[in-house]
Amino acid sequence: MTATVWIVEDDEGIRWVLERALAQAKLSCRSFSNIHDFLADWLPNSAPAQVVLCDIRLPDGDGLSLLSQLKQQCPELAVIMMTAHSDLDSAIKVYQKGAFEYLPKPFDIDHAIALVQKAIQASFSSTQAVSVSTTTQEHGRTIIGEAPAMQAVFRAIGKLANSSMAVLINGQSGTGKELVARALHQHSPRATRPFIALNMAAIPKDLIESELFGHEKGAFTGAHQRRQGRFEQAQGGTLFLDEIGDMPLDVQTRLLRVLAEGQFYRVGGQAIVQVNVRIIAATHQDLAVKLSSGEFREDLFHRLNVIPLLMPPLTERAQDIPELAAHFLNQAASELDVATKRLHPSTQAHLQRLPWPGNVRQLENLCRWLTVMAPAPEILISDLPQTLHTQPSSRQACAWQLHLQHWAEQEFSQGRQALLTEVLPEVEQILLTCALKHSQGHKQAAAKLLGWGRNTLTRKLNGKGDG
Ligand SMILES: Nc1ncnc2c1ncn2[C@@H]1O[C@H](COP(=O)(O)OP(=O)(O)OP(=O)(O)O)[C@@H](O)[C@H]1O
Repeated sequence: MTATVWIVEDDEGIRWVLERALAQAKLSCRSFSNIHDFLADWLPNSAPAQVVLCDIRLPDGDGLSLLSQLKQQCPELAVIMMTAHSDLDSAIKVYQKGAFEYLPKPFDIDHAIALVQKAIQASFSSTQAVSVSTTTQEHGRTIIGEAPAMQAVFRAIGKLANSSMAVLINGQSGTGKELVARALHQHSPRATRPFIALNMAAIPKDLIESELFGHEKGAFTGAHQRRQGRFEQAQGGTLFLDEIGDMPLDVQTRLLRVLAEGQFYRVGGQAIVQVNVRIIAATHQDLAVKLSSGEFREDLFHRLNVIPLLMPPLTERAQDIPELAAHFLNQAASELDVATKRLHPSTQAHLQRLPWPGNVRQLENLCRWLTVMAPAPEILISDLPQTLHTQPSSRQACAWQLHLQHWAEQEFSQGRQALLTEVLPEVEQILLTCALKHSQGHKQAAAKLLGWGRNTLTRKLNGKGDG
């Protein structure tokens, strides 16, 4: 059983890297730089490959249209879409058009090959789900996230589109849990039905039950009339239960029963209310701890945790900070009807190194504040609130690390390999030259500046490396 992989990618470097890695993995492959050449060879043959790796932006057309065409002709074909500009919409479209997977660039080549192998298996056994949908849905609010950790979230939303499975979102406060819950709803078959959000931590414990299930007139003191609960309001749609870890045990028991039976009584009520509601729950707590201490029911946990989603803290996606900030500055400016301000590059770099305990919400609030308070269209570090002026750690905000990071990302996206092998000796050489200059050629002093022994320095000077 030999598998063939075809590649459509206009970037020669990426083609080259993929070809070599596929050959190493003993897979035969052919590659094309545009749709025209690909189709010229594809069409006369019947399904000449099991897997196609396809770029989204190609010089002579759109990879997504090619994806639709291929899936129509050959539903069991596994197509992996690659893209450098990965937003939630493209992730959703890619899956809706029936792609096997979505591979954001720059990608890890081993990961890409592992994915191809998975695709081959799926293609041979033809077990993959083929869902070709042409419906376009409301997109709602933008979710920004180029960082790999966010791409994983987009992939999950894309895969879950068209499903109504329960999802449990874990993440610190302000990481975007509710935003993601809304996106899951908007991309589900329930999109035209209500999305109702309820935060357990925000309601007094003794009112949670009636808030969820409603109550009849006179059910308790103060219940002057019948009231619909959130479950009924969410009928046919999605109920987002935020801070689920704060739900009291007796309500958990009741919730579990409602989820199992699809029906309940209002507080103080006699009539059965039938409901069909998808639950998306969220928490910033580690529910495993609550399970072992008996504060959270294990059976409910498993019922809610069908699909777990983890929202990364903002510090784990610092590369997204400039785009997020630009988005929030834009939003604040249009809300206030003033001109949009922008961050000076040094301010961007500074923000990328702050700790952000309040995550994206804290950044959003900062951008509102800056829109009002910063004196000029370009925001400098000195314009930030005093508490954000200094770095929390002893490490300084070093532009060179960010430059290095961007440079490495670029090199990788162009298919460069074994980067460290080349870069480390260069770094040593640069520092060595600086140290010698600073010590006016005094080797002992230069070695001290670098934290090396004198012998090491001499060896390096003689170009002998570590050997
Ligand atoms: N990736 C993102 N792109 C754009 N806006 C975002 C993103 N993540 C979060 N936001 C915005 O940040 C704010 C906080 O997000 P959200 O309320 O979804 O966080 P949360 O995790 O539910 O917070 P909490 O746990 O405190 O309720 C919202 O205004 C949301 O629109």
